[in-house]
Amino acid sequence: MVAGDEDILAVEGLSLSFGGAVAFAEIDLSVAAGEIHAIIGPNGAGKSSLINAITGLYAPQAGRLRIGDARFARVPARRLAELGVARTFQNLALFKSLSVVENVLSGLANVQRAGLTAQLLGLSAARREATEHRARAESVIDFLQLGMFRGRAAGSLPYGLQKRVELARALVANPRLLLLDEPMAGMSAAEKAEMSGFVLAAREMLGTAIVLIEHDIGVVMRLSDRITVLDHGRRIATGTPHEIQANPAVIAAYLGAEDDPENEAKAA
Ligand SMILES: Nc1ncnc2c1ncn2[C@@H]1O[C@H](COP(=O)(O)OP(=O)(O)OP(=O)(O)O)[C@@H](O)[C@H]1O
Repeated sequence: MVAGDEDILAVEGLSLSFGGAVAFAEIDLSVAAGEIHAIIGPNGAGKSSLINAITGLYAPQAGRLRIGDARFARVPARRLAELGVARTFQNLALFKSLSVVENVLSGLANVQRAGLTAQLLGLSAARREATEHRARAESVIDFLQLGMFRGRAAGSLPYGLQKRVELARALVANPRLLLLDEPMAGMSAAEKAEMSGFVLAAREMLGTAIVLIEHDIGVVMRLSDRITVLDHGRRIATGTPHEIQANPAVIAAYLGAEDDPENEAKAA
């Protein structure tokens, strides 16, 4: 697979092992600006590890990544905001006792210049920045229809809404690349439909490219422009939903996972 210059993300020959155990090996992946690109595969295929490597949490042993124009062997996690990258986590990672607004504002923590600005330019600049951030947080909260919960402690909200607060926190910095690790896990069909609508709206309105890990194949087929399939740490296919659905290697990988009742349910 050849990555184009217009791609926002290009992963080339990326490999990661933990001790002797391969998490993923020789992965090529490209994501175009504004594309929704799903990564699917049975449990343990290496999906989360790949996202963790793209966001600098894990250090791959081989291969390269490009985010925009910047090339890395290991992505510096503290530069993610500057690179225009945001993510959500497989397990909720909100500040449960903080309000929805405060959680969303925390998504701007790494783009905050107030500490330095306050020293260099005086407190009024810091105040202006805080006001601007507040306005951005409120606008994302409205966009994701969280307005009536803005003052509520995040931990007191139903699970589906907490996942939406996580999405709001990731979107507030207006990323050009957003990585979503199972944003709809544990949701009802109605909640998944609602969340799918918000993911599509984020792409339409903000032009954000999205890498989506999701086990619900129906959701993946509806949302994705392209899908990459991993199995046992290897990329076995990349293509449109239509191509992936008909790919014999993909069908075999999912049938091979049938012994695991969880995978069987997820692949259905
Ligand atoms: N921090 C870690 N330390 C050791 N092994 C790890 C670590 N993270 C992942 N692995 C291993 O790497 C492999 C890939 O795991 P990973 O979580 O990336 O798969 P996945 O496709 O996201 O699975 P799932 O769908 O269950 O979330 C597994 O064998 C897993 O045990």
